[in-house]
Amino acid sequence: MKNTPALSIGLMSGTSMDGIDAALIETDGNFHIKELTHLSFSYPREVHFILKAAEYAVHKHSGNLKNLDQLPLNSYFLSYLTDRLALEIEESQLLLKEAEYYLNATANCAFTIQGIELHSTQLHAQAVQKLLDCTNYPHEAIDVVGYHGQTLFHHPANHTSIQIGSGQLLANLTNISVVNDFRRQDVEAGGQGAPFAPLFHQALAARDNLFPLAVINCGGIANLSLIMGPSPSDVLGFDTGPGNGLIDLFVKQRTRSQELMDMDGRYGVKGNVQQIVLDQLYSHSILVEGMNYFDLPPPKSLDINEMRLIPELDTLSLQDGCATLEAFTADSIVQGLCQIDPPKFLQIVLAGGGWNNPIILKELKSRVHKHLGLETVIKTADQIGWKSQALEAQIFAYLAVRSQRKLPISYPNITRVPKPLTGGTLSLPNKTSAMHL
Ligand SMILES: Nc1ncnc2c1ncn2[C@@H]1O[C@H](COP(=O)(O)OP(=O)(O)OP(=O)(O)O)[C@@H](O)[C@H]1O
Ligand SMILES: CC(=O)N[C@H]1[C@@H]2OC[C@@H](O2)[C@@H](O)[C@@H]1O[C@H](C)C(=O)O
Repeated sequence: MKNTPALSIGLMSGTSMDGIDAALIETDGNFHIKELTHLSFSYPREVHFILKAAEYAVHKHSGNLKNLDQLPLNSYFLSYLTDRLALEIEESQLLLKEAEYYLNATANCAFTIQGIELHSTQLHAQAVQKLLDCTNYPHEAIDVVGYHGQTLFHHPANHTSIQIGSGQLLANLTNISVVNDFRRQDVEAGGQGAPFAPLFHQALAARDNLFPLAVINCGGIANLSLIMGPSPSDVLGFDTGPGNGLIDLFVKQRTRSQELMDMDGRYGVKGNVQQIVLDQLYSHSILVEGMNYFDLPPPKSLDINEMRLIPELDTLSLQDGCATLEAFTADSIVQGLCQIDPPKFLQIVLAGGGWNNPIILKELKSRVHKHLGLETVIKTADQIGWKSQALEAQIFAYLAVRSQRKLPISYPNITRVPKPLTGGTLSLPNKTSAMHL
Protein backbone atom coordinates (compact mmCIF):
# COMPACT_ATOMS: atom_id res chain seq x y z
CA MET A 1 0.00 0.00 0.00
CA LYS A 2 2.69 2.46 1.06
CA ASN A 3 4.51 2.28 -2.27
CA THR A 4 1.55 1.55 -4.51
CA PRO A 5 0.82 4.44 -6.86
CA ALA A 6 -2.43 6.26 -6.13
CA LEU A 7 -4.66 8.32 -8.40
CA SER A 8 -4.94 11.81 -7.03
CA ILE A 9 -6.66 15.01 -8.17
CA GLY A 10 -5.19 18.37 -7.18
CA LEU A 11 -7.14 21.64 -7.08
CA MET A 12 -5.62 25.09 -6.91
CA SER A 13 -6.97 28.62 -7.05
CA GLY A 14 -4.01 30.94 -6.55
CA THR A 15 -3.47 34.47 -5.33
CA SER A 16 -4.45 35.97 -8.71
CA MET A 17 -7.98 34.62 -8.11
CA ASP A 18 -8.51 34.14 -11.82
CA GLY A 19 -9.76 30.56 -11.81
CA ILE A 20 -9.30 26.95 -10.72
CA ASP A 21 -6.69 24.54 -12.04
CA ALA A 22 -7.48 20.85 -11.67
CA ALA A 23 -5.01 18.05 -12.39
CA LEU A 24 -5.05 14.26 -12.17
CA ILE A 25 -1.79 12.45 -11.47
CA GLU A 26 -0.68 8.96 -10.54
CA THR A 27 1.91 8.99 -7.78
CA ASP A 28 3.43 7.00 -4.95
CA GLY A 29 4.19 10.24 -3.10
CA ASN A 30 7.89 9.83 -3.94
CA PHE A 31 9.50 9.97 -7.38
CA HIS A 32 6.85 8.05 -9.30
CA ILE A 33 4.72 10.76 -10.89
CA LYS A 34 2.63 10.39 -14.03
CA GLU A 35 0.80 13.52 -15.18
CA LEU A 36 -2.48 12.25 -16.59
CA THR A 37 -4.71 15.20 -17.40
CA HIS A 38 -5.57 18.73 -16.36
CA LEU A 39 -8.17 21.43 -16.96
CA SER A 40 -8.36 25.13 -16.14
CA PHE A 41 -11.58 26.96 -15.32
CA SER A 42 -11.68 30.75 -15.48
CA TYR A 43 -13.80 32.52 -12.89
CA PRO A 44 -16.52 34.85 -14.06
CA ARG A 45 -15.51 38.46 -13.39
CA GLU A 46 -17.98 38.60 -10.45
CA VAL A 47 -16.25 35.70 -8.67
CA HIS A 48 -12.85 37.37 -9.06
CA PHE A 49 -14.09 40.57 -7.43
CA ILE A 50 -16.06 38.72 -4.72
CA LEU A 51 -12.95 36.72 -3.72
CA LYS A 52 -10.73 39.82 -3.79
CA ALA A 53 -13.25 41.68 -1.61
CA ALA A 54 -13.38 38.74 0.82
CA GLU A 55 -9.57 38.83 1.00
CA TYR A 56 -9.74 42.58 1.66
CA ALA A 57 -12.31 42.08 4.45
CA VAL A 58 -10.25 39.35 6.13
CA HIS A 59 -7.23 41.65 6.06
CA LYS A 60 -9.22 44.48 7.59
CA HIS A 61 -10.03 42.05 10.43
CA SER A 62 -6.37 40.94 10.70
CA GLY A 63 -7.33 37.38 9.84
CA ASN A 64 -9.86 37.09 12.68
CA LEU A 65 -12.64 35.10 11.03
CA LYS A 66 -14.67 34.87 14.25
CA ASN A 67 -15.65 38.53 13.89
CA LEU A 68 -16.40 38.17 10.23
CA ASP A 69 -17.87 34.77 9.44
CA GLN A 70 -21.54 35.76 9.13
CA LEU A 71 -21.10 39.49 8.57
CA PRO A 72 -22.48 40.77 5.21
CA LEU A 73 -19.56 41.83 3.05
CA ASN A 74 -21.39 44.36 0.87
CA SER A 75 -19.71 47.37 2.44
CA TYR A 76 -16.26 45.70 2.26
CA PHE A 77 -16.89 45.03 -1.42
CA LEU A 78 -17.52 48.73 -1.97
CA SER A 79 -14.49 49.79 0.11
CA TYR A 80 -12.29 47.33 -1.80
CA LEU A 81 -13.34 48.87 -5.12
CA THR A 82 -13.02 52.46 -3.98
CA ASP A 83 -9.90 52.14 -1.76
CA ARG A 84 -7.85 49.48 -3.54
CA LEU A 85 -8.98 49.92 -7.13
CA ALA A 86 -9.74 53.66 -6.95
CA LEU A 87 -13.14 53.25 -8.61
CA GLU A 88 -15.83 55.92 -8.36
CA ILE A 89 -18.68 55.14 -6.00
CA GLU A 90 -21.23 54.89 -8.85
CA GLU A 91 -19.15 52.30 -10.73
CA SER A 92 -18.56 50.42 -7.48
CA GLN A 93 -22.27 50.29 -6.72
CA LEU A 94 -22.92 48.88 -10.17
CA LEU A 95 -20.34 46.14 -9.65
CA LEU A 96 -21.84 45.45 -6.21
CA LYS A 97 -25.25 44.94 -7.79
CA GLU A 98 -23.74 42.47 -10.28
CA ALA A 99 -21.97 40.60 -7.46
CA GLU A 100 -25.13 40.46 -5.32
CA TYR A 101 -27.14 39.22 -8.27
CA TYR A 102 -24.53 36.56 -9.03
CA LEU A 103 -24.45 35.30 -5.44
CA ASN A 104 -28.24 35.27 -5.03
CA ALA A 105 -29.40 34.08 -8.41
CA THR A 106 -26.53 31.97 -9.76
CA ALA A 107 -24.89 30.65 -6.64
CA ASN A 108 -27.71 30.88 -4.09
CA CYS A 109 -25.23 31.90 -1.40
CA ALA A 110 -25.11 34.67 1.16
CA PHE A 111 -22.63 37.52 0.71
CA THR A 112 -20.62 36.44 3.76
CA ILE A 113 -17.35 34.57 4.20
CA GLN A 114 -19.42 31.45 4.92
CA GLY A 115 -21.48 31.92 1.76
CA ILE A 116 -18.39 32.58 -0.34
CA GLU A 117 -16.69 29.51 1.14
CA LEU A 118 -19.73 27.42 0.25
CA HIS A 119 -19.79 28.68 -3.33
CA SER A 120 -16.05 28.32 -3.75
CA THR A 121 -16.28 24.69 -2.58
CA GLN A 122 -19.13 24.07 -5.05
CA LEU A 123 -17.02 25.49 -7.90
CA HIS A 124 -14.15 23.17 -6.93
CA ALA A 125 -16.55 20.19 -6.88
CA GLN A 126 -17.69 21.12 -10.40
CA ALA A 127 -14.05 21.25 -11.47
CA VAL A 128 -13.53 17.68 -10.16
CA GLN A 129 -16.61 16.48 -12.00
CA LYS A 130 -15.56 18.11 -15.28
CA LEU A 131 -12.05 16.71 -14.95
CA LEU A 132 -13.43 13.20 -14.40
CA ASP A 133 -15.77 13.66 -17.39
CA CYS A 134 -12.65 14.12 -19.55
CA THR A 135 -11.17 10.81 -18.41
CA ASN A 136 -12.38 7.23 -18.31
CA TYR A 137 -12.11 7.16 -14.54
CA PRO A 138 -15.23 6.92 -12.36
CA HIS A 139 -14.98 8.71 -9.01
CA GLU A 140 -14.46 5.33 -7.27
CA ALA A 141 -11.11 5.01 -9.04
CA ILE A 142 -9.75 8.20 -7.49
CA ASP A 143 -7.96 7.70 -4.18
CA VAL A 144 -7.88 11.27 -3.00
CA VAL A 145 -8.39 14.93 -3.86
CA GLY A 146 -5.80 17.48 -2.67
CA TYR A 147 -7.75 20.69 -2.18
CA HIS A 148 -5.65 23.80 -1.59
CA GLY A 149 -8.55 26.18 -0.98
CA GLN A 150 -8.47 29.93 -1.52
CA THR A 151 -5.84 31.80 0.46
CA LEU A 152 -7.39 34.90 2.03
CA PHE A 153 -4.74 35.68 4.64
CA HIS A 154 -1.20 34.53 5.27
CA HIS A 155 0.57 35.68 8.40
CA PRO A 156 3.08 33.08 9.61
CA ALA A 157 4.39 35.41 12.36
CA ASN A 158 1.00 34.91 14.03
CA HIS A 159 0.93 31.22 13.12
CA THR A 160 -1.96 31.89 10.75
CA SER A 161 -2.57 31.00 7.12
CA ILE A 162 -6.21 31.00 6.05
CA GLN A 163 -7.46 29.03 3.04
CA ILE A 164 -11.23 28.92 2.73
CA GLY A 165 -13.00 25.84 1.35
CA SER A 166 -14.70 22.95 3.11
CA GLY A 167 -12.89 19.63 2.77
CA GLN A 168 -15.88 17.74 4.20
CA LEU A 169 -18.36 19.33 1.80
CA LEU A 170 -16.06 18.69 -1.16
CA ALA A 171 -15.71 15.03 -0.09
CA ASN A 172 -19.50 14.73 0.14
CA LEU A 173 -20.10 16.45 -3.19
CA THR A 174 -17.52 14.41 -5.10
CA ASN A 175 -17.76 11.17 -3.12
CA ILE A 176 -13.96 11.09 -2.92
CA SER A 177 -11.69 11.47 0.14
CA VAL A 178 -10.29 14.96 0.39
CA VAL A 179 -7.14 16.34 2.02
CA ASN A 180 -7.10 20.10 2.61
CA ASP A 181 -5.71 22.63 5.11
CA PHE A 182 -2.13 21.87 4.04
CA ARG A 183 -0.48 24.92 5.58
CA ARG A 184 -1.93 24.86 9.12
CA GLN A 185 0.40 22.40 10.85
CA ASP A 186 3.46 24.07 9.38
CA VAL A 187 2.54 27.59 10.60
CA GLU A 188 1.42 26.23 13.98
CA ALA A 189 4.86 24.64 14.38
CA GLY A 190 6.55 27.97 13.60
CA GLY A 191 7.07 27.48 9.86
CA GLN A 192 6.31 29.93 7.07
CA GLY A 193 3.48 27.72 5.75
CA ALA A 194 4.74 28.34 2.20
CA PRO A 195 5.98 27.60 -0.35
CA PHE A 196 5.16 23.91 -0.72
CA ALA A 197 6.04 23.72 -4.40
CA PRO A 198 9.78 22.95 -3.98
CA LEU A 199 9.18 19.39 -2.75
CA PHE A 200 7.13 18.58 -5.84
CA HIS A 201 9.58 20.37 -8.16
CA GLN A 202 12.32 18.23 -6.60
CA ALA A 203 10.35 15.02 -7.18
CA LEU A 204 9.87 15.92 -10.86
CA ALA A 205 13.55 16.85 -11.16
CA ALA A 206 14.52 13.50 -9.60
CA ARG A 207 12.19 11.62 -11.93
CA ASP A 208 13.67 13.39 -14.95
CA ASN A 209 17.25 13.53 -13.64
CA LEU A 210 17.53 17.30 -14.02
CA PHE A 211 19.96 18.40 -11.27
CA PRO A 212 20.95 21.14 -10.58
CA LEU A 213 17.72 22.94 -11.34
CA ALA A 214 15.95 26.14 -10.36
CA VAL A 215 12.19 26.42 -10.82
CA ILE A 216 10.60 29.86 -10.80
CA ASN A 217 6.84 30.14 -10.44
CA CYS A 218 5.52 33.57 -11.40
CA GLY A 219 1.90 33.80 -10.21
CA GLY A 220 0.53 36.68 -8.10
CA ILE A 221 3.59 36.15 -5.90
CA ALA A 222 6.81 34.65 -7.32
CA ASN A 223 8.47 31.68 -5.66
CA LEU A 224 11.72 29.90 -6.29
CA SER A 225 13.01 26.34 -5.79
CA LEU A 226 16.73 25.56 -6.03
CA ILE A 227 17.26 21.82 -6.30
CA MET A 228 20.75 20.34 -6.14
CA GLY A 229 19.85 16.65 -5.75
CA PRO A 230 17.19 14.16 -4.67
CA SER A 231 17.35 14.34 -0.87
CA PRO A 232 15.34 16.80 1.28
CA SER A 233 18.51 18.66 2.28
CA ASP A 234 19.25 19.31 -1.42
CA VAL A 235 16.41 21.77 -1.92
CA LEU A 236 15.86 25.40 -0.92
CA GLY A 237 12.73 27.40 -1.56
CA PHE A 238 11.11 30.74 -0.80
CA ASP A 239 8.87 33.52 -2.13
CA THR A 240 11.11 36.03 -3.92
CA GLY A 241 8.58 38.90 -4.01
CA PRO A 242 6.05 40.06 -6.58
CA GLY A 243 4.93 37.96 -9.51
CA ASN A 244 2.02 39.64 -11.26
CA GLY A 245 0.20 40.86 -8.14
CA LEU A 246 1.38 44.48 -8.33
CA ILE A 247 1.10 44.65 -12.12
CA ASP A 248 -2.48 43.34 -12.02
CA LEU A 249 -3.41 45.85 -9.32
CA PHE A 250 -1.79 48.74 -11.20
CA VAL A 251 -3.57 47.88 -14.46
CA LYS A 252 -6.91 47.48 -12.66
CA GLN A 253 -6.50 50.89 -11.03
CA ARG A 254 -5.50 52.66 -14.23
CA THR A 255 -8.18 51.05 -16.44
CA ARG A 256 -10.98 51.41 -13.87
CA SER A 257 -11.04 47.60 -13.70
CA GLN A 258 -11.86 47.23 -17.38
CA GLU A 259 -8.63 45.22 -17.66
CA LEU A 260 -7.31 42.79 -15.06
CA MET A 261 -3.70 42.36 -16.28
CA ASP A 262 -1.13 43.74 -18.72
CA MET A 263 -2.25 41.23 -21.34
CA ASP A 264 0.76 39.98 -23.35
CA GLY A 265 2.75 42.94 -22.02
CA ARG A 266 0.90 45.33 -24.33
CA TYR A 267 1.48 48.34 -22.05
CA GLY A 268 4.91 47.36 -20.73
CA VAL A 269 6.31 46.94 -24.23
CA LYS A 270 5.60 50.62 -24.96
CA GLY A 271 7.06 51.89 -21.67
CA ASN A 272 10.49 52.58 -20.23
CA VAL A 273 11.78 51.26 -16.94
CA GLN A 274 12.11 54.18 -14.51
CA GLN A 275 15.13 53.25 -12.41
CA ILE A 276 14.40 55.72 -9.61
CA VAL A 277 10.92 54.29 -9.08
CA LEU A 278 12.33 50.76 -9.34
CA ASP A 279 14.74 51.58 -6.48
CA GLN A 280 11.85 53.01 -4.48
CA LEU A 281 9.83 49.84 -5.06
CA TYR A 282 12.71 47.94 -3.49
CA SER A 283 12.89 50.28 -0.52
CA HIS A 284 9.24 50.43 0.48
CA SER A 285 6.73 48.39 -1.54
CA ILE A 286 6.88 45.26 0.62
CA LEU A 287 7.00 45.59 4.36
CA VAL A 288 6.50 42.55 6.59
CA GLU A 289 6.19 43.22 10.32
CA GLY A 290 7.77 46.63 9.66
CA MET A 291 10.79 45.02 7.93
CA ASN A 292 11.75 45.40 4.28
CA TYR A 293 10.97 41.97 2.78
CA PHE A 294 14.08 42.13 0.60
CA ASP A 295 16.32 42.45 3.68
CA LEU A 296 14.96 39.22 5.21
CA PRO A 297 16.95 36.03 4.68
CA PRO A 298 15.25 33.01 3.08
CA PRO A 299 13.28 30.83 3.77
CA LYS A 300 10.47 33.40 3.78
CA SER A 301 6.95 33.77 2.41
CA LEU A 302 4.56 36.54 1.51
CA ASP A 303 0.93 37.52 1.72
CA ILE A 304 -0.29 39.21 -1.48
CA ASN A 305 -1.58 42.15 0.59
CA GLU A 306 1.87 42.84 1.99
CA MET A 307 2.82 44.17 -1.44
CA ARG A 308 1.64 47.70 -2.22
CA LEU A 309 1.69 50.15 -5.07
CA ILE A 310 3.89 53.01 -3.87
CA PRO A 311 2.74 56.63 -4.45
CA GLU A 312 5.74 57.29 -6.73
CA LEU A 313 4.05 55.11 -9.38
CA ASP A 314 1.30 57.74 -9.65
CA THR A 315 3.74 59.98 -11.53
CA LEU A 316 4.25 57.38 -14.28
CA SER A 317 2.19 56.66 -17.39
CA LEU A 318 0.40 53.31 -17.61
CA GLN A 319 3.11 52.12 -20.01
CA ASP A 320 6.09 53.22 -17.89
CA GLY A 321 4.40 51.91 -14.72
CA CYS A 322 3.92 48.48 -16.28
CA ALA A 323 7.46 48.39 -17.67
CA THR A 324 8.87 49.36 -14.25
CA LEU A 325 6.75 46.83 -12.33
CA GLU A 326 7.62 44.10 -14.84
CA ALA A 327 11.32 44.87 -14.40
CA PHE A 328 10.79 44.81 -10.60
CA THR A 329 9.27 41.31 -10.78
CA ALA A 330 12.10 39.99 -12.94
CA ASP A 331 14.85 41.77 -11.00
CA SER A 332 13.63 40.63 -7.57
CA ILE A 333 13.46 37.01 -8.81
CA VAL A 334 17.06 37.20 -10.03
CA GLN A 335 18.19 38.95 -6.81
CA GLY A 336 16.51 36.12 -4.87
CA LEU A 337 18.37 33.55 -6.91
CA CYS A 338 21.71 35.32 -6.46
CA GLN A 339 21.08 35.51 -2.69
CA ILE A 340 21.27 31.72 -2.41
CA ASP A 341 24.41 31.39 -4.46
CA PRO A 342 23.32 29.19 -7.36
CA PRO A 343 25.83 26.89 -9.11
CA LYS A 344 27.28 27.55 -12.55
CA PHE A 345 25.67 25.59 -15.39
CA LEU A 346 22.26 25.87 -13.83
CA GLN A 347 19.07 25.08 -15.70
CA ILE A 348 16.15 27.38 -14.91
CA VAL A 349 12.57 26.26 -15.52
CA LEU A 350 9.75 28.79 -15.68
CA ALA A 351 6.17 28.07 -14.58
CA GLY A 352 3.08 30.16 -13.85
CA GLY A 353 0.97 32.70 -15.72
CA GLY A 354 3.51 35.53 -15.50
CA TRP A 355 5.72 34.08 -18.21
CA ASN A 356 2.90 34.68 -20.70
CA ASN A 357 3.92 38.31 -20.30
CA PRO A 358 6.85 38.67 -22.74
CA ILE A 359 8.19 41.76 -20.98
CA ILE A 360 8.72 39.97 -17.67
CA LEU A 361 10.38 37.15 -19.61
CA LYS A 362 12.68 39.50 -21.52
CA GLU A 363 13.66 41.36 -18.34
CA LEU A 364 14.39 38.06 -16.60
CA LYS A 365 16.52 36.66 -19.41
CA SER A 366 18.74 39.72 -19.68
CA ARG A 367 19.27 39.83 -15.90
CA VAL A 368 19.96 36.10 -15.58
CA HIS A 369 22.60 36.31 -18.28
CA LYS A 370 24.12 39.42 -16.73
CA HIS A 371 24.25 38.12 -13.13
CA LEU A 372 24.56 34.35 -13.56
CA GLY A 373 26.39 34.06 -16.86
CA LEU A 374 25.53 32.92 -20.33
CA GLU A 375 25.92 29.23 -19.39
CA THR A 376 22.61 29.37 -17.52
CA VAL A 377 19.89 27.73 -19.57
CA ILE A 378 16.32 29.06 -19.33
CA LYS A 379 13.39 26.93 -20.47
CA THR A 380 9.68 27.01 -19.89
CA ALA A 381 8.13 24.13 -17.96
CA ASP A 382 6.32 23.06 -21.13
CA GLN A 383 9.60 22.96 -23.05
CA ILE A 384 10.95 20.27 -20.70
CA GLY A 385 7.70 18.29 -20.82
CA TRP A 386 6.15 19.58 -17.57
CA LYS A 387 2.76 21.27 -17.64
CA SER A 388 3.15 24.88 -16.54
CA GLN A 389 -0.56 25.54 -16.17
CA ALA A 390 -1.14 22.32 -14.22
CA LEU A 391 1.89 22.43 -11.96
CA GLU A 392 0.35 24.10 -8.89
CA ALA A 393 -2.68 21.78 -8.96
CA GLN A 394 -0.35 18.79 -9.33
CA ILE A 395 1.54 19.93 -6.21
CA PHE A 396 -1.55 19.46 -4.06
CA ALA A 397 -2.44 16.14 -5.70
CA TYR A 398 1.06 14.98 -4.77
CA LEU A 399 0.97 16.39 -1.24
CA ALA A 400 -2.44 14.77 -0.58
CA VAL A 401 -0.90 11.35 -1.24
CA ARG A 402 2.07 12.17 1.00
CA SER A 403 -0.33 13.38 3.68
CA GLN A 404 -2.35 10.14 3.52
CA ARG A 405 0.89 8.18 3.82
CA LYS A 406 2.04 10.31 6.76
CA LEU A 407 5.12 11.49 4.85
CA PRO A 408 6.55 14.96 5.51
CA ILE A 409 5.20 17.75 3.30
CA SER A 410 7.36 20.54 4.71
CA TYR A 411 11.04 20.82 5.56
CA PRO A 412 13.18 23.34 7.50
CA ASN A 413 15.11 24.63 4.48
CA ILE A 414 11.88 25.30 2.56
CA THR A 415 9.38 26.65 5.09
CA ARG A 416 11.65 27.21 8.12
CA VAL A 417 9.59 24.65 10.08
CA PRO A 418 11.78 23.34 12.96
CA LYS A 419 11.68 19.73 11.75
CA PRO A 420 10.17 17.81 8.82
CA LEU A 421 6.42 17.68 9.23
CA THR A 422 3.46 16.05 7.58
CA GLY A 423 0.23 18.04 7.26
CA GLY A 424 -3.24 18.30 5.80
CA THR A 425 -6.65 17.28 7.12
CA LEU A 426 -8.43 14.23 5.73
CA SER A 427 -12.21 14.23 5.16
CA LEU A 428 -13.92 11.01 4.12
CA PRO A 429 -17.10 11.27 2.04
CA ASN A 430 -20.25 10.96 4.07
CA LYS A 431 -22.17 8.67 1.73
CA THR A 432 -25.57 9.53 3.17
CA SER A 433 -25.11 13.16 2.31
CA ALA A 434 -23.23 12.61 -0.96
CA MET A 435 -24.77 14.78 -3.65
CA HIS A 436 -24.66 14.88 -7.36
CA LEU A 437 -23.81 18.06 -9.16
N1 LIG B 1 -1.28 36.55 -21.53
C1 LIG B 1 -0.89 37.10 -20.39
N2 LIG B 1 -0.28 38.29 -20.39
C2 LIG B 1 0.14 38.88 -19.25
N3 LIG B 1 -0.03 38.35 -18.03
C3 LIG B 1 -0.62 37.15 -17.97
C4 LIG B 1 -1.09 36.46 -19.13
N4 LIG B 1 -1.64 35.29 -18.72
C5 LIG B 1 -1.53 35.25 -17.39
N5 LIG B 1 -0.92 36.36 -16.91
C6 LIG B 1 -0.66 36.72 -15.52
O1 LIG B 1 -0.62 35.54 -14.76
C7 LIG B 1 -1.49 35.64 -13.62
C8 LIG B 1 -2.02 34.29 -13.27
O2 LIG B 1 -0.94 33.42 -13.05
P1 LIG B 1 -1.11 32.12 -12.17
O3 LIG B 1 -2.38 31.46 -12.52
O4 LIG B 1 0.15 31.36 -12.27
O5 LIG B 1 -1.24 32.80 -10.73
P2 LIG B 1 -1.80 32.19 -9.39
O6 LIG B 1 -1.59 30.72 -9.40
O7 LIG B 1 -3.17 32.70 -9.19
O8 LIG B 1 -0.85 32.89 -8.32
P3 LIG B 1 0.08 32.25 -7.16
O9 LIG B 1 1.07 31.34 -7.84
O10 LIG B 1 0.70 33.46 -6.54
O11 LIG B 1 -0.85 31.55 -6.23
C9 LIG B 1 -2.57 36.63 -14.06
O12 LIG B 1 -3.14 37.28 -12.95
C10 LIG B 1 -1.78 37.58 -14.95
O13 LIG B 1 -1.21 38.59 -14.20
C1 LIG C 1 -0.06 31.36 1.33
C2 LIG C 1 -0.12 31.01 -0.12
O1 LIG C 1 -1.17 30.67 -0.63
N1 LIG C 1 1.03 31.10 -0.80
C3 LIG C 1 1.13 30.76 -2.21
C4 LIG C 1 1.33 32.04 -3.02
O2 LIG C 1 1.38 31.73 -4.42
C5 LIG C 1 2.75 31.58 -4.80
C6 LIG C 1 3.49 31.69 -3.51
O3 LIG C 1 2.62 32.55 -2.77
C7 LIG C 1 3.59 30.34 -2.75
O4 LIG C 1 4.26 30.60 -1.54
C8 LIG C 1 2.22 29.74 -2.39
O5 LIG C 1 1.72 28.81 -3.31
C9 LIG C 1 2.45 27.72 -3.81
C10 LIG C 1 1.56 26.78 -4.54
C11 LIG C 1 3.25 26.96 -2.77
O6 LIG C 1 2.82 26.77 -1.64
O7 LIG C 1 4.31 26.50 -3.16
